[in-house]
Amino acid sequence: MKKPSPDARQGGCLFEDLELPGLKLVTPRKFGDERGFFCETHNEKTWANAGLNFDFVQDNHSLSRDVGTVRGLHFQTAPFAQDKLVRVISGRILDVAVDLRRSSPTFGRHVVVELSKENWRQLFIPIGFAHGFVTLEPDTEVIYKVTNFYSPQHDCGLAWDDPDIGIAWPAAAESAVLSDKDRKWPRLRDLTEVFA
Ligand SMILES: Cc1cn([C@H]2C[C@H](O)[C@@H](COP(=O)(O)OP(=O)(O)O[C@H]3O[C@@H](C)C(=O)[C@@H](O)[C@H]3O)O2)c(=O)[nH]c1=O
Repeated sequence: MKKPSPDARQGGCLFEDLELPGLKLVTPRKFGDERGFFCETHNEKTWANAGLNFDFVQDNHSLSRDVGTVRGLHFQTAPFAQDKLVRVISGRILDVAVDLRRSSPTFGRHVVVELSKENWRQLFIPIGFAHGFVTLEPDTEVIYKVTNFYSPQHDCGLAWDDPDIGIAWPAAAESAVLSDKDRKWPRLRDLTEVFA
């Protein structure tokens, strides 16, 4: 991970660049007290001050019961492509983003980040990436904001275990719990739907 620039902290929220351009690790400030904690999990003004202007229009919440549940790798195509802001409120995941921007010097490369209730990190994934995760704890709940509405006709994916991408999935994913849809996505080399 790149060292955060001195102005990376806005309103108590830490924004860190990851090695693939556009991906950000965001750690909002938590105010703990005897009752528990308070946290602004997203603040449009704080984000704008950090140079990030995105209109999130839908909030999603998923529960995965079993360790080793894999969801992904997903993306929606234009005009329904989505930026995503992902976090975990219960349990732990390895979150993965794969660069599908054909013109990008990092096309086909990926980043893996652990997100958990404990580390309170969020991963911001811009349009142009496929996204997926594996759960590392039972009953893991993932919440994420997206900047475009769900459109089943624009729902696309990439094989989670494509050897050309080479994601180092943990042992938990060896007997991955997958949806039928996620067993059938093409490999990167056969993918026709990529981003410019
Ligand atoms: C994603 C989505 C699904 N659904 C419905 C469709 C389906 O009946 C049911 C389950 O959908 P899925 O199997 O696609 O859910 P899931 O596999 O959890 O899909 C999600 O995976 C992660 C990795 C992402 O990045 C998300 O953008 C999304 O694609 O929920 C919606 O109504 N709205 C939505 O935004």
